[in-house]
Amino acid sequence: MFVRRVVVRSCNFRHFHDLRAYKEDPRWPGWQVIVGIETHAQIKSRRKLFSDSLTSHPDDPPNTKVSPFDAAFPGTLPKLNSKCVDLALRTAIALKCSVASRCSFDRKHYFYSDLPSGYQITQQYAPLASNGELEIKLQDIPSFKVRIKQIQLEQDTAKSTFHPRTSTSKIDLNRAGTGLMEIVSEPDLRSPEEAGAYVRTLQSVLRAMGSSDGNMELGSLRCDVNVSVNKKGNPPGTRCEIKNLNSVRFMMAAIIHEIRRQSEFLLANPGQSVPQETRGFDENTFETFRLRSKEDAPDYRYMPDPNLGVLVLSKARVEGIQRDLPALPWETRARLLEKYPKLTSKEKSLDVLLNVDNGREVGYDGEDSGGAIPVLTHELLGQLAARKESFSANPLTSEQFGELIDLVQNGTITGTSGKYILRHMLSNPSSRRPREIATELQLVALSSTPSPTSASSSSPTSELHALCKSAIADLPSEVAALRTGNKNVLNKIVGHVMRKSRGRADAVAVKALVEKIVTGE
Ligand SMILES: Nc1ncnc2c1ncn2[C@@H]1O[C@H](COP(=O)(O)OP(=O)(O)OP(=O)(O)O)[C@@H](O)[C@H]1O
Ligand SMILES: [Mg+2]
Ligand SMILES: [Mg+2]
Repeated sequence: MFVRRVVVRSCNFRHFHDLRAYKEDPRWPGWQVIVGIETHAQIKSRRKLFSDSLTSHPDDPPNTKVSPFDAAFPGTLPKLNSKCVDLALRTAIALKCSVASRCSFDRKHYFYSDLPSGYQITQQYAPLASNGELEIKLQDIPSFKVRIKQIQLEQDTAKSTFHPRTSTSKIDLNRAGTGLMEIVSEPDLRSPEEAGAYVRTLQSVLRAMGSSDGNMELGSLRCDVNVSVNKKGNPPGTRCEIKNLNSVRFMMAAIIHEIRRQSEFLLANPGQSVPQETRGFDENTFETFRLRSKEDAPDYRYMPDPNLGVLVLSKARVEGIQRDLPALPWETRARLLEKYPKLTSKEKSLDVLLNVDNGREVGYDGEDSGGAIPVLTHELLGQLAARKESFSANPLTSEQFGELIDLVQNGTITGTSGKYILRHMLSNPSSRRPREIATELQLVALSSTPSPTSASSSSPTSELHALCKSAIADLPSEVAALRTGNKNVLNKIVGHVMRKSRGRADAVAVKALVEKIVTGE
């Protein structure tokens, strides 16, 4: 027999003054919009939430990352993976939540082919963390705060794919049992743009914490969006929930469609409220459609999972995680701005830098921005656009990109070579270091100042010297003109050296060296 409990999970609208002020939106004059988002983020752990099976990548062959527990074999028992808990705790602390000292797990029952056991383990009654806050500060939108209602741990489902030709579905259990964090916002968002900005900021926090890839295209971040509209001065309307949105663009389109649909319904049916529904989003028509109404909402027969005890989260554990918390995106941003003040006017470069490799700490230590960062970030965006590849799918790690910036910044390679190596790395994704690639492609810059290690005849310094000397020998009339004080010919000689060096020489250094050799001879 199942224990039934009635839970009230509505949001607290009694504190009307708590609600953020509305601003009239010319797209829907007279209407006020409320949005709250439930985000499901896959936890980036090596193993699943309750089994020792490895977690999978969407490219893995089906049913290769499955343990008997994930397939719900009778007699198998869940064992909580503490790494997943630690990553969720990091997220909770980053989102300023209060962490529960004790939390527990419940079974949510429904019957669907992607759920082998017939129930999902989630945290219905006592979630891991609650009452947080996320401040959204993006360039294109005024800053605002969103309260985080709670973060709960739960299992992901398997994946079912329908094949219309044979009218069959195939089930892949690789994803079954992967840890998810459900991050529930309070209804604090007021427009599709704010919803988009919230999800993008949340993504950057998850990535910086290393707790989730937050990749909507690959399905490691999915959103359910709750939307209601009301006439100015009236209480909030009834929400409809649009399930499983897998891109920020679709999410914003779904909200816009819902606002139009709900406001049209209210106009056509005075005195009535919008029927509470769960809806889907059609990616072809950009419209939402009804999945089920409140009346046919499933009864999930929630019950505490008898196989999992209470999870006690000690103060020491939480404090330890807080102490070692990775830098938050805005902290990294502030650090970079302090280190590279020139980037203050180049916010776009900074965004690119922060988001290469899923927003991990940028791994370089150059002393001066010297222009390399804007040049290479601009080049990266340009090359990805030319290749029709998305930024989030770019194969560079932050260490690789940081090292490339360093190499250009400290003159090991020229800016031209930097761009060339960038293109090479995009075409040949690997974990190789840019320095190694530069050496292999013979792109190490020709330096004009001898270093103690460059005494041999093959050193870049002597090579640059040799190139200048051979240009001088090849262009006797230009050299003669230069000797008589005609500086205009200098550019021709420099151009000659630059061509011979295949982009490895620095024009300013060549100019100085040629002049020195010619006038010093
Ligand atoms: N009037 C409203 N308009 C828009 N959003 C709302 C409104 N009231 C509540 N919400 C939002 O709806 C979401 C409710 O999510 P929650 O997980 O608490 O419950 P649920 O959707 O009923 O459960 P489930 O997890 O099974 O989908 C929250 O993000 C909340 O901010
Ligand atoms: Mg929910
Ligand atoms: Mg919901």
